Amino acid sequence: MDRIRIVGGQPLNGVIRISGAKNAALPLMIASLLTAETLTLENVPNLADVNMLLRILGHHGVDHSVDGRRAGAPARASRPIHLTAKTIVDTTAPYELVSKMRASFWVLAPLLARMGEAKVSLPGGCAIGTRPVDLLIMAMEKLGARVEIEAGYVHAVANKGLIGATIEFPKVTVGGTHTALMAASLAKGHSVLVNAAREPEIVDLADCLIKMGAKIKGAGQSIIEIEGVGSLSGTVHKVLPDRIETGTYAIAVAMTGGDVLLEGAAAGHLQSAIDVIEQAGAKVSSTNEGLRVQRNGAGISPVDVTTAPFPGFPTDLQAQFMALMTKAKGSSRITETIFENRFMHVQELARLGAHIRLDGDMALVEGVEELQGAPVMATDLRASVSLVIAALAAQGETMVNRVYHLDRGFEHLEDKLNGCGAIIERLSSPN
Ligand SMILES: CC(=O)N[C@H]1[C@@H](OP(=O)(O)OP(=O)(O)OC[C@H]2O[C@@H](n3ccc(=O)[nH]c3=O)[C@H](O)[C@@H]2O)O[C@H](CO)[C@@H](O)[C@@H]1O
Ligand SMILES: C=C(OP(=O)(O)O)C(=O)O
Repeated sequence: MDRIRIVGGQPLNGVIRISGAKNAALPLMIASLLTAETLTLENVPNLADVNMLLRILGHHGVDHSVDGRRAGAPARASRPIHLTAKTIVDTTAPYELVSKMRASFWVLAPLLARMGEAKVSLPGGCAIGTRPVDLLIMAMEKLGARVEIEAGYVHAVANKGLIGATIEFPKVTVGGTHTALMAASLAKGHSVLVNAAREPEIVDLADCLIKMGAKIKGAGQSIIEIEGVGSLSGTVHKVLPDRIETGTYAIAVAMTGGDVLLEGAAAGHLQSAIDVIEQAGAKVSSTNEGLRVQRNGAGISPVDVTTAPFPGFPTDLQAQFMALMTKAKGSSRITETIFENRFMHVQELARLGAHIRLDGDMALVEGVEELQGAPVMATDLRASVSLVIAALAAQGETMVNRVYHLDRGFEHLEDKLNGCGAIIERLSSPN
């Protein structure tokens, strides 16, 4: 199993190219199931989750090719992928595949909309919470599907096709909005999504669906209207830059000090995070090339943060921001409102000398003068990178174990940080 060794204490200086967003690429790839024509996605990050989803889509009959890649050659970063679901060969997504990646559950919607039936394994919980799918099922039922849970599988049937409807989400759900968008695009008639998620990744999916021929209005707002169409076509779409990767490196620079250009980053997608990173003491400015983050001299100020759906502070940056607060000059409160168990990083940050007390959905972080390197263990994707951020500013050596979590969502992490002066290396071992 690979490990990452970091020797802390170096400021970050240089340029980091921001990759395509994992959380946009995944639903966009799943949207390929909606059409028999080829969907070409540009700027797809080369990540474990993307490669796993290619396998899952392949199981349903999606052929894929990756530009410029010869057999046996290593995969390149952010490359175009062509996906063609000419014939759907299987409408069942088995446990062995879905259990490896939660977002793969979303294949339920396009399979149901195009084939009138889908059987998808329940994804189960994960390290950050129970993560039910009741609202995704509710959305499919509103669109006329008959849904039953049988032996751990969600079996949805709509023999005569889906029918447009009003779907009111009692809670904002990104996955619920993605799946409702895909299904309603091929339903008969008019649909309205009320209390829809407003994340930039929703807008990216809607933009792509519109290019494929869907009729969608209002993506990015709480109410989305969709007029169903009979079929969708192929298109070419570029995945938007990863706002969570952007925020992560911005927080890393705030932590270590230095001056880094996050090339290709889109400031508008993470204004709430930029605001708190600035309050913490870093300077963030938009340039023609991306986002420039600087912190020279001044210490880190404590800032209270509460996670919320977009445009609020993203839960996917909570762990990274907590890492920054461990070295603040004072105490801060970090409240997690999206997932009930997203504090697994607390005990690992404590190994590095952080002082954090948990009280329900709130973490009270008392900033310390110095962190000390130590062996730590990654528990989920964003928790892992929070340990990397803390380690970059800790004295001495940190060894991050179980880095396969990192590989799910951060493309070329070591290379990007190394290029800015960090001492970080991957130690590979055969098992
Ligand atoms: C691949 C991807 O894009 N993943 C993101 C997506 O996950 P995901 O789409 O799974 O997250 P949701 O927005 O659906 O979850 C938000 C909240 O709603 C709850 N809920 C959700 C669905 C449901 O049927 N019932 C229900 O109760 C969840 O448990 C959670 O408490 O949005 C999350 C919230 O921004 C991010 O942290 C994840 O990185
Ligand atoms: C929680 C995340 O992803 P997923 O929804 O795929 O588990 C994440 O990207 O931080």
